[in-house]
Amino acid sequence: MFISVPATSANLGPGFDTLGVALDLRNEVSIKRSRFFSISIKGEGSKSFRLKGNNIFISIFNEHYRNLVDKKEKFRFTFYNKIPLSRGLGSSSAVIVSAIAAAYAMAGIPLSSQRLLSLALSYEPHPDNITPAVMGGFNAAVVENSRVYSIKKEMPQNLKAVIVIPNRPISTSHSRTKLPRKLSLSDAVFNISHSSLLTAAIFNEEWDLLRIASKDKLHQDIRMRAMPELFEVQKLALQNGALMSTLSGSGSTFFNMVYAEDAKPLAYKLQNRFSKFAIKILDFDNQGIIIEE
Ligand SMILES: Nc1ncnc2c1ncn2[C@@H]1O[C@H](COP(=O)(O)OP(=O)(O)O)[C@@H](O)[C@H]1O
Ligand SMILES: N[C@@H](CCOP(=O)(O)O)C(=O)O
Repeated sequence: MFISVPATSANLGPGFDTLGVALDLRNEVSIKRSRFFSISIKGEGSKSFRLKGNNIFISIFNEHYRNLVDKKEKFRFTFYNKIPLSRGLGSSSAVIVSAIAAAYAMAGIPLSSQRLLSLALSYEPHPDNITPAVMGGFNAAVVENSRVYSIKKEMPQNLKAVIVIPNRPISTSHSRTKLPRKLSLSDAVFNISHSSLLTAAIFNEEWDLLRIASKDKLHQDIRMRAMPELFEVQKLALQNGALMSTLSGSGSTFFNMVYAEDAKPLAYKLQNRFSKFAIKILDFDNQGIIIEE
């Protein structure tokens, strides 16, 4: 059995815990029944002893598989990871949704996307990464009574993401503890209005509105202050063709949306200026999770 899940960029500025988009950068895992348990990790995380010894994919998979199938079995897991860990590209969501989906697929029990999202919420209570990871495309998502309500918009081919990946990991859960517990009414209105306009602009394909619509007053600046070069990344990107330039999830990656023809010139400028950061040009992903049994 084989599962592949895309990276995701969450928040997109003002849509904290709500908006997210899938990127064509995938983690893949192959699972086979075997006489012995074994785990092999290639790509991101392959040098981490922690990922071999205490892997959240394995623990989530086992938890679900043992609930579904009443017999002890052993598996050979082979991971091909392309999503960098703790960089704001939804690596944890990719692991969570793929582990749950894999357990159901190996047990031969059908699982709807809706149910997969509900199960994933118990590990990651915000829907902005898990929804595009499962559905692909851009998603606006809300959680109510442990259920995700979402609408997807397929991203067009003429847009690309130029992502800037610093060498520094940021733990999402730690980063969330630094955010303010209270907002002023004017900041709340600012984020509601910008996030609404951003969603409408994406659905209507009015890309020139994104620069204004992607502003945020809730989390982004506070997080960027921990790594002030990110302000320069954003400024350079917006001066060189980015339609929007936002912190990806909790960072440290920066996400820039561009017209396809602007992607290479922008990537070149960013790489010249920030030689220590990895720059990637990615397509948007519209497929979401892929399961081959
Ligand atoms: N491919 C992977 N295999 C196993 N665990 C992973 C993998 N990718 C991420 N994780 C787990 O998720 C954690 C990172 O989650 P998080 O801080 O939310 O960052 P991100 O922004 O990448 O989602 C890692 O420390 C690790 O425990
Ligand atoms: N809304 C969350 C998104 C976290 O995304 P990640 O890719 O950094 O895990 C937040 O901003 O905390």
